[in-house]
Amino acid sequence: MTPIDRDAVHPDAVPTDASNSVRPAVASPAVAHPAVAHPDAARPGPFGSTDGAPVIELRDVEKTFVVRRRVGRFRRARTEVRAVAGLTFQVGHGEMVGYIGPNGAGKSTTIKMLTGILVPSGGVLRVAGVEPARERLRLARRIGVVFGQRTTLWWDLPLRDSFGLLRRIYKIPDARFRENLDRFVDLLDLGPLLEVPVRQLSLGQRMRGDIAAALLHDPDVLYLDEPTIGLDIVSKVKVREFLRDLNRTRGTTILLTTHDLTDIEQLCSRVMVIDHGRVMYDGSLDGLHSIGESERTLVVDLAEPQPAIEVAGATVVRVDGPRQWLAFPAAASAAPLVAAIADRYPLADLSIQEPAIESVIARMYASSSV
Ligand SMILES: Nc1ncnc2c1ncn2[C@@H]1O[C@H](COP(=O)(O)OP(=O)(O)OP(=O)(O)O)[C@@H](O)[C@H]1O
Repeated sequence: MTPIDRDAVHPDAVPTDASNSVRPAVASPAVAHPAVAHPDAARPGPFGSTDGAPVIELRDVEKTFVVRRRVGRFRRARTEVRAVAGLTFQVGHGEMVGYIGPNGAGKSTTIKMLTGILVPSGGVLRVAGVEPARERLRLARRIGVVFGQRTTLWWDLPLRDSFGLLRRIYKIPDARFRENLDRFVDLLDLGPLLEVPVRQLSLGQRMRGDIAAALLHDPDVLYLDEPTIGLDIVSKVKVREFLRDLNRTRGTTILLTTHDLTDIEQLCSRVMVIDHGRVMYDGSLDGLHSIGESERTLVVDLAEPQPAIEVAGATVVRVDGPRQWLAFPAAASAAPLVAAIADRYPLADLSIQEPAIESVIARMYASSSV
């Protein structure tokens, strides 16, 4: 998914209405920051709306881009791309929702509308009681955004200075800033990195810095765009643990776009599949797996080569020396399977491979029940 940044505006894009439908991002960092006082004192409630009201609300939201392409030497053809085609959904206070779909499905366009960078061509969209495109700066105080593939930190500054700049931009009260910083430094292991310029950080270190930066001003809603892409296992685990803790302790609402189904499995009780700019599925990950009858794979390393493992609920699909691959229904729990195998075979190691999101969605389409 393409991050929101200076390049967010497609070079071919022409606004579909005359009123500046593409709002350019402000200077670095890429996400708009408010130039007004930190709102803690003035906030009516955690989400500025009555209890039980959705934090994110879309009704029949559309986004159409007009693209002009060169045809031959002199002619230009005008085509319309309907990136989002009538999206309707709500996200409640404190939910963690996975927002997935194939390339070009409209995920990035949705997030850009939710941050106010793009103006919808039609429909109603509200985040934390605010209409994003109309009140982008007001909204910026209520949301945090993290992009896996692009940093919103200042490239040449040490992490500590980036955080300090954000404190000034958001006018975060000193005590709150220190409290948040201490907590994030501790939970995300940022201590040794604070004096290091962002450009010298590894991807995993930079991602942890970006997550802390997005949360210093206590946003109610966090958008995460591929937060674990390219990270090693240890960093992935740390990031997921942190997000779980954030959601549990602060009730932060999280909308997560990812191609890693393990992110969804470990973080989100709800998943939305979007394709052709529409919601194709909205429910649990297990429900999605069972519609498409998708499979996970248990990779078992035995202490020594053995004939194919025989166990109820799984089928060996490949054997290579002491390693065996067993397919089992993705909606089933792996625990009894692992226990049954461990009981009868000498195990050296095992891991679980999730199906690719694309294959889950393909199976969903193939199923006649959708
Ligand atoms: N600025 C733009 N101008 C013209 N077309 C655009 C623009 N931005 C996106 N599109 C088109 O809108 C459709 C949805 O794109 P979008 O980036 O929202 O998809 P996505 O689900 O985020 O995909 P990916 O995971 O590949 O980033 C695609 O057909 C894309 O080419």
